[in-house]
Amino acid sequence: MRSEPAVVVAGLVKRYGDTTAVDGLDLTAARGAVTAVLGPNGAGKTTTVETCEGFRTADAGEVRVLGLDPARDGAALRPRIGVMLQSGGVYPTVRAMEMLRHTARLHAHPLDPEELGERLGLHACGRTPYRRLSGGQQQRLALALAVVGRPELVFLDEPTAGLDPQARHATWELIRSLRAAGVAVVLTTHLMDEAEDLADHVAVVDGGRAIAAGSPAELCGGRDDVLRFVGEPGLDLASLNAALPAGAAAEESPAGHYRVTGAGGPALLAAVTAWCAAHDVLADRITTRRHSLEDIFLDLTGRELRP
Ligand SMILES: Nc1ncnc2c1ncn2[C@@H]1O[C@H](COP(=O)(O)OP(=O)(O)OP(=O)(O)O)[C@@H](O)[C@H]1O
Repeated sequence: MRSEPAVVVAGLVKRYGDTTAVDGLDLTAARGAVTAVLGPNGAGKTTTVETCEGFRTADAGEVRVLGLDPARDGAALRPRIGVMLQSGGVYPTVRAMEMLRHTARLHAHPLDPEELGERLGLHACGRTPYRRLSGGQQQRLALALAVVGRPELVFLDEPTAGLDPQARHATWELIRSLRAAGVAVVLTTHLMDEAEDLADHVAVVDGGRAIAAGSPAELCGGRDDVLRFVGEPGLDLASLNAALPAGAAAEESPAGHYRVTGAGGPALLAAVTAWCAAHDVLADRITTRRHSLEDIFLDLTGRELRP
């Protein structure tokens, strides 16, 4: 049915020996939308995506991709989905554009490989064998290979990791144009600004479960304002806190970077700048904004490094 979501994952469990990589995860990705799956290292994102792609089988739970079961209906599904892997999948000696043209020919209604190669800057290295391409060039080729067959759904695992700013922008533009053409895009990323700018829907995964989901605005909304500034490390926070409106609080993390949260908007800003003036503190780079997706992510998943 065209109206059902592109991906529905319900109660997915996947174990590797004693490790439970995915532990009852739920995820929905709509058609014609970009869904970003976020989570700390080892959260279970890649395992979940690989199960949706049909590369892994679930130990429990249900996975439906374009209405099909990827473990059972792989042959029917493969021509309809595009997969960008973090590495590999290309013969080391094949030339970049040859591989793209060849892959295009395997599909019934491919995108024009020349235009796509142009768009992702692959022509300049088009005659270079895969193994001699730089990491970023291999990444761009992997993206081109994932989308050249005009899939209905594309899975992109950290599509912009390690790309230079130009290639990152080209990738974002391509993802936006895929969405405009009605393609469902499911991507994993560690770049919170990428998810905030690009995604219609965000799922935050931690410990093998989805711990939050919604649009970036839904996830970031309904929270207090955040004011940030940079100053000398070790300012007297007790004194600053005493000067703030009721309910507001200041913290320093990392050293010299101050974050003041609380309702109050202009009154909060006035209180902070008045305190700075009274204490001869030159606050640098003052910004006021609502919580960013990164704030929400760190609130949800904690600030400690993952093993
Ligand atoms: N093939 C495997 N064999 C054994 N354990 C694995 C395997 N693949 C993943 N794991 C483990 O499963 C857990 C989830 O890994 P996964 O790669 O799905 O996380 P991730 O969220 O994609 O992480 P990252 O952000 O680092 O890519 C981790 O504890 C990882 O060590």
